[in-house]
Amino acid sequence: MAFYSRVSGSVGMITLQNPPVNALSAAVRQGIVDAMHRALSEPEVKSVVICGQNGKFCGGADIGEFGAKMTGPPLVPMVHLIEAASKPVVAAIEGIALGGGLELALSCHYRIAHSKARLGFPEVALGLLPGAGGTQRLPRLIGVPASLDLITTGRQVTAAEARQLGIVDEVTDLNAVDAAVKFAQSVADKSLDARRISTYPCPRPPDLDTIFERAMQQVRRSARGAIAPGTCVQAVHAAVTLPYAKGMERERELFSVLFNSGQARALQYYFFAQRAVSRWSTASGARWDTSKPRPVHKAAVIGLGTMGRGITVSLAQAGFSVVAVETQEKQLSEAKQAVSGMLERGAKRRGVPLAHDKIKYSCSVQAVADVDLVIEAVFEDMALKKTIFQQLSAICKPGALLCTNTSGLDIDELASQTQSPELVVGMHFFAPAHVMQLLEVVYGPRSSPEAVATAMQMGKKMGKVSVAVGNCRGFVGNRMLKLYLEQAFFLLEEGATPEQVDQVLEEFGFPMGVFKVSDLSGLDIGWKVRKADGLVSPAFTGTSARIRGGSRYSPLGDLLCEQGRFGQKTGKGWYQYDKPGGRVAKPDPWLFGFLEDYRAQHGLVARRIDHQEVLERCLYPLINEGFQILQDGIAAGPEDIDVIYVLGYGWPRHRGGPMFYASQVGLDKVVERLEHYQQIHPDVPGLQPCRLLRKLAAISNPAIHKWREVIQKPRSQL
Ligand SMILES: CCCCCC/C=C/CC(=O)SCCNC(=O)CCNC(=O)[C@H](O)C(C)(C)COP(=O)(O)OP(=O)(O)OC[C@H]1O[C@@H](n2cnc3c(N)ncnc32)[C@H](O)[C@@H]1OP(=O)(O)O
Repeated sequence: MAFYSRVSGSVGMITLQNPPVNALSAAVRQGIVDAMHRALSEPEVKSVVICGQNGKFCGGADIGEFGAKMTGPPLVPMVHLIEAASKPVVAAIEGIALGGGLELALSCHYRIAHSKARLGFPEVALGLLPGAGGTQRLPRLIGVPASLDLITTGRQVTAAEARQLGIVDEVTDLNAVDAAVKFAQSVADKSLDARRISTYPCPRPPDLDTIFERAMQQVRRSARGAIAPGTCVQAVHAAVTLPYAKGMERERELFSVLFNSGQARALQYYFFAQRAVSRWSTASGARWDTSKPRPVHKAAVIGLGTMGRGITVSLAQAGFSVVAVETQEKQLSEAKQAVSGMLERGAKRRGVPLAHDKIKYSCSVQAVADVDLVIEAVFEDMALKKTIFQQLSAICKPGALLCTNTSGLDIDELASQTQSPELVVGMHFFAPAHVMQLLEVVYGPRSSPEAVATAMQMGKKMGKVSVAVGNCRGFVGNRMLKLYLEQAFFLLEEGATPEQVDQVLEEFGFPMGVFKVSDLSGLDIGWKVRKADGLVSPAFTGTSARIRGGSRYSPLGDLLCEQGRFGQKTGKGWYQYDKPGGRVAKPDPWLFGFLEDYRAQHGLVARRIDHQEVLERCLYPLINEGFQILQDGIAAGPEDIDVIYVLGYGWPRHRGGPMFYASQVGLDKVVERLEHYQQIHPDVPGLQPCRLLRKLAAISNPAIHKWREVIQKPRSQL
């Protein structure tokens, strides 16, 4: 709701009251309209201030209302009522003025902001455009180039930048509401003729066409198939080319296209999914709201390879004291140099003080004796990790959390090396660890709720989105990825090329196709794991070359590694590069010949594979594995899987994540296509739709937020 009061005798005050962010729900809009009428009708009131309760002006339209039938007064007439008011209206902006909140402020005649406030139009990230006059008023106020920047990127600006751009009239370090009241009194008798932004002419820079062409090119490059950014450009174009009323009509049309699109639904689902994962629960019933994290002040990182260095940087930047351990002097000094460089670049980019003095380097694992938490980040070698966990268990102080950055090994096997298995969890970072936002927090059957809560909170402090997942081979992300990679290899065996597969996946919205990613991360990594799993051996020849454990297997990746083709680092992989370390992937004629020989050797006949098959074969088995993961209780809900895929694996956010995508495609259709491919490839178990997927498909595709009701929870293990 919105609360009306009178202050200093002559100022009508409208306070938005809708915690936590004063979103413009139906009740708030109704409250604003009622309060405005009251302020305008009271003769003693000479001016009006609009502010938000609890130091937050307004977080915009209530996103939770988007799926439901619209009730209450619409936003557009509401902002017109404010702008047309005969008494000056001043917005007192504290905390945030975002989306519809900023549109509300732009309909006021004056804006006073607190110096810590942030302003912006984040709608594009929800698949929308500012639909309450934002695309028409902002260009009239601050010009076209700055408006295009803010509206197409969703970038939020500080109060100081907003002042510089001309969005706000005054910035104060003091109480912004008090300042707005004083200001409102001072302008009570002033004419409002020059204060209604909708009446301003929109500035027309001479190079207007070039500005819009460039803006369109820019959004096409960065949007990867998302439609909102380009539509935002079109709406701003209307502000320059049409009178205000016509521009508003155009804004409404374009808004409606976006609002009804699958992309907007996906992005809004994702908005809530990313927040939902912090309310974690485990298969055994431990929960975020009943588990207390332990205090962590000092942490250690064991192993300063690429991952360990990134984790060290992340910890130091988050303000933790860090002990960084590498056994050899030479590697330690190389790591120290690399970490210093990363910290310097980070400090420069973020405008924050350097965090060098937070880190102590040591060649001795004994240096971790007094830390509260250790993150082991050595090679994916179970024997080595076991030894380290035995050492840590003996050296660390009682109560210290022992974490591993393994990307898929058994957490419980490591826990069993320690005296306190309940204090062992996985903290699976994604490379580069100081950049990537995702953290999989992996709990084993013996991890205590307190240990999970501590790792989740550590992730948050490091600026990560942490997702709690159960212990299984590959956890959530890599377990599903295995199916995706497998199908990509099979497609090559059957006649596709890496370029074809990658193109289909990039058109879908992945920043890079599967083969380009494989070249980037290094083919040797998977090869080592497969060797350790006993999947690579000269014994597999002839008819057994393409079978493991009775199922189809493609040795293509292994064969490339045997040729020394590890990807970008060796200048050759699925593609060729101009030099080792080169970045630009070019098709490699050698590979085509190699694939032809391989097919001939194994009696495979290449066929034409169309776009639909590439997409379905790569995505549906991955999705099916996601359902299996839900069925097994490894992930608590589809949101967890979707957040992992969007933040860790480049799944296009405007498609919501694999589970949301499946719900949009239709679960019955996913089942039908999997069955179709399974008939053709009966030796591929990943194509067999799992029980939960079949069950959900059979109850006519329930909305994704209903899936949890159908998922049966496994029995408690804690
Ligand atoms: C038919 C409708 C026609 C409408 C026409 C006009 C269209 C207008 C378009 C809009 O205004 S769209 C909304 C634009 N605003 C945003 O996108 C803001 C989104 N929110 C944020 O960026 C952040 O939440 C925040 C406001 C910066 C606060 O961040 P913080 O890290 O402090 O907290 P969170 O955990 O993110 O959020 C707390 C809590 O609040 C919920 N929430 C936030 N914003 C909204 C919102 N606009 N509507 C509804 N709920 C919101 C969020 O989900 C969290 O809830 P939880 O239950 O605690 O997880």
